[in-house]
Amino acid sequence: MVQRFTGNGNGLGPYVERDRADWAELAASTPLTLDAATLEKLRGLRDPTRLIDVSEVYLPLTRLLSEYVRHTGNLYRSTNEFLRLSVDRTPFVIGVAGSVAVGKSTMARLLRELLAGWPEHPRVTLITTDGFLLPNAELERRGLMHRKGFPESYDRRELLRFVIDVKSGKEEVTAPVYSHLTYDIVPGEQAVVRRPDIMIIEGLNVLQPARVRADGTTGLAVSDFFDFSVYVDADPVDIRDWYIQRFLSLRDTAFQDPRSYFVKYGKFTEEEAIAEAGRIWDSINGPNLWTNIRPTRGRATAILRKDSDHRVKWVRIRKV
Ligand SMILES: Nc1ncnc2c1ncn2[C@@H]1O[C@H](COP(=O)(O)OP(=O)(O)O)[C@@H](O)[C@H]1O
Ligand SMILES: CC(C)(COP(=O)(O)O)[C@@H](O)C(=O)NCCC(=O)O
Repeated sequence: MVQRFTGNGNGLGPYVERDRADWAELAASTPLTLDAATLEKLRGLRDPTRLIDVSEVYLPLTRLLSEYVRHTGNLYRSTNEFLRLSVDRTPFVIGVAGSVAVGKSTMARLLRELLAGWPEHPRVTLITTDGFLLPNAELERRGLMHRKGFPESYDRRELLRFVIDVKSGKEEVTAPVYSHLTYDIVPGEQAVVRRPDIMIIEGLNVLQPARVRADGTTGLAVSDFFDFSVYVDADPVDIRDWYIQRFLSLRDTAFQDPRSYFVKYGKFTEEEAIAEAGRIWDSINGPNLWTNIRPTRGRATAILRKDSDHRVKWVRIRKV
């Protein structure tokens, strides 16, 4: 088995890296509970994830996660007992981070499905951070319409409050809802979270560290409440290409809907659409990846690195 350690050459770094074949072996005897029709429903637009990818990449990840869930649950239980708190369970929180168009949603939905299929049938909730984007009217007021997805375009205080409320066992916690179609927060709509066993929280910036306040102190960040985190990684050149290809598919589908914020792109020729998607990438999503998202990669418990064909080619786990 090829085992490469990263951080330094002597095997003592904080990470262990496994190439795909070695990673797959870790769950070689685990049966796959997901079928092709379910996978089809969970896959994002143009995401080519296949059942073999689920077996070889996701099953070992969920096996590792089951160790984390079991041991973390025991730790919370004994901590609560020691503190004489009457909390019956603390939700296990998983963060899923990575660039726009890297395939986070497919990964998060697959994780939700596989974890919910465990024999003990945990209740798994998936929340995306786009619900915590400031509404367009507020972004416009703050001059941030061209910074959508940057840390400052979110209501970070509300997102933090939400995660703390869920984690501390509040009976019912609500989150706002975002629509990709209208490109804005949906007025009056809410996602309701009721004491799940596991919550997956997916978004560009979930691994951001806490901000330093004017007085030099730091507050808390949502990632302080993660029990496990995954960073979906790929070459930025490939991600840009995936973004453009997805934009072309959206031109033929979602952008044809008269309610779409991007309805004007529905009439673009292929050449115009490629140029426009490239422009959006180069002015918003690319700079956000370099400045804010990619620098958080090393904070993840697991990094899943995709090749240009979307297949995960190696996995890096923080072992200490
Ligand atoms: N303009 C859009 N209209 C409709 N759906 C979109 C649009 N942009 C992105 N999506 C969908 O929203 C989801 C999240 O996309 P994104 O934030 O780029 O993350 P990722 O590709 O990593 O899952 C994807 O399933 C994508 O297909
Ligand atoms: C909605 C998003 C900011 C992603 O939000 P997330 O759920 O990751 O917090 C992103 O998909 C987006 O729409 N970015 C704006 C630039 C663009 O239209 O591509």
